[in-house]
Amino acid sequence: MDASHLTAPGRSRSSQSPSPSHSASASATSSIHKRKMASDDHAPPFPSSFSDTRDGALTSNDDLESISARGGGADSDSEDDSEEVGDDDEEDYDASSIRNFTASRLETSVAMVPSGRNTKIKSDNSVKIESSEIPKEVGTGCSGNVAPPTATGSVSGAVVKDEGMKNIFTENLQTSGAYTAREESLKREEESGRLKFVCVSNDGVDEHMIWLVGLKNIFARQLPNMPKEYIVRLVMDSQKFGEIAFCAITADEQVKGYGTRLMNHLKQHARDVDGLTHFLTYADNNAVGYFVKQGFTKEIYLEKERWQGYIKDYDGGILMECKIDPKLPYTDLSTMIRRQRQAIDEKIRELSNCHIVYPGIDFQKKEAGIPKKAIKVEDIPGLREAGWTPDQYGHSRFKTVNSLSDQKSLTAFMRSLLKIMHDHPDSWPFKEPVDARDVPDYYDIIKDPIDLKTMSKRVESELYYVTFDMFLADVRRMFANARTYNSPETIYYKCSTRLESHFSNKVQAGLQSSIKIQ
Ligand SMILES: CC(=O)SCCNC(=O)CCNC(=O)[C@H](O)C(C)(C)COP(=O)(O)OP(=O)(O)OC[C@H]1O[C@@H](n2cnc3c(N)ncnc32)[C@H](O)[C@@H]1OP(=O)(O)O
Repeated sequence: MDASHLTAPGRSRSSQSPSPSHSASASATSSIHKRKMASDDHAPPFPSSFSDTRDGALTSNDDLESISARGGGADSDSEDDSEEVGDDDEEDYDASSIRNFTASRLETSVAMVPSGRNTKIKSDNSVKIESSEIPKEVGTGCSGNVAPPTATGSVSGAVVKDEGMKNIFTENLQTSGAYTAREESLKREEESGRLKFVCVSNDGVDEHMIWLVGLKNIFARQLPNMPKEYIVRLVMDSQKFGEIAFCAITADEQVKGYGTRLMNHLKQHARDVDGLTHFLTYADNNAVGYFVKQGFTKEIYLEKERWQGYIKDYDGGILMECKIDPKLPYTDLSTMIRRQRQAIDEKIRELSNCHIVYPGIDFQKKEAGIPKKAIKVEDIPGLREAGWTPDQYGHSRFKTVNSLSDQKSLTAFMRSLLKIMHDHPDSWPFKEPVDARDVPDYYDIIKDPIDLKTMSKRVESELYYVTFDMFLADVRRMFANARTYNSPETIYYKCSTRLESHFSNKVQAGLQSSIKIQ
């Protein structure tokens, strides 16, 4: 059995009573069936006269059922009437069983099954139990995965086995309350070695298998509404995956990282203590994002045979999977990440100076966005240090293919293009900036206005358009603005389309003939 297999029907899919909510503000829990716990003094955890000489582990349901059937009437119906403890005790048992369960899940994550007093187990490539004296053992269970302590000798429906114990017990009853008396006598049983709590998993050890079969019998008897196959699957589980049935952080502490921390602890524990390799969860639709950030995917890579039937379908969520990394230090990921960043940073520093931050440049502008003072590219702090060389000056694709490589030619080319536009009959809407008094909402809609006059100022300053691309960007924006503000049927829209087409032709021609415009 894989005890930290955090499974069992959860939320609305439970076929039994709903699981209890945890009082801890941050809790990732297995879903726990809240069940009535009854001591069953007629159902030993494993058959009293069971003898099985077959090799290997008992894992199939058939095997288990046949063992049950041969189990000396351990689960026989005729004994039903006397098996329940009184109602008064049930709630107390119930609550404690849940606490036991939770503690087991979170701390030990292994099942507890009884050690058989007076039961000798021989294991010589076969499984055999010889029971010289059949104890009336009390099978108690609270979950398909982890069983709380099972006692030998019983209180409140359990049977006192030997005289010594009887005396201790009755003595205590007189001097202490029933609860204390019970606890004390059981504690003494433990101390004397007659009562033992052990954690067992389906690890292939014959003895453990026998105990698990007994445990399964108790669950099947005491939880009649649970499908037997389901109990067998969970008790005998060795599927090495865990189902996260519930995961929640108290409302005012959410999105502060607790959910991630909780998940990391869970992963580490599941891997290192329980040997799990995967988690599955039916994530609520609104929590899918969280699970994605924890490494869960909607694609299920785990082989179907390993999980199908081991978790119950749940309509209100999406099945997600997380592969638990075999090496990651989940509870100390931050240190690992910090070290990795440091290593990468050091490597980058070896290769480049990009970590050096230079002071910015004073770039004040006057009218039309023209800079007050021309700044030489080579004077920009850090540029040369970053590997720039003067022959890389200007990145305009036009500069490299024609004679626009010096500012004078560039200015001449731009000036001639402006004149071409200015002289065109469709240029009238673009000659001056739009007057807000004529078009009150224009500047609400057009956030980056431009016009031929402003462009002319920029060209003549010889400080603004240091590349032809910058000039082109202004022209394109001028036409785009006209088509943004005006609808297609307007004269402004049509003017912009016609003038832009004329401009494009002239640019192409000008570039091809190397500034021989008109
Ligand atoms: C199987 C199930 O139980 S499904 C149901 C899951 N539980 C719930 O929906 C109950 C309500 N929600 C919660 O209890 C919590 O918000 C949890 C458990 C979902 C997450 O715990 P938190 O402590 O809030 O998560 P944490 O702060 O570690 O967040 C980790 C990341 O996930 C994100 N995240 C957290 N909750 C959600 C969400 N519901 N949807 C999308 N992203 C989320 C965070 O923004 C954060 O992103 P970041 O790393 O980019 O900053």
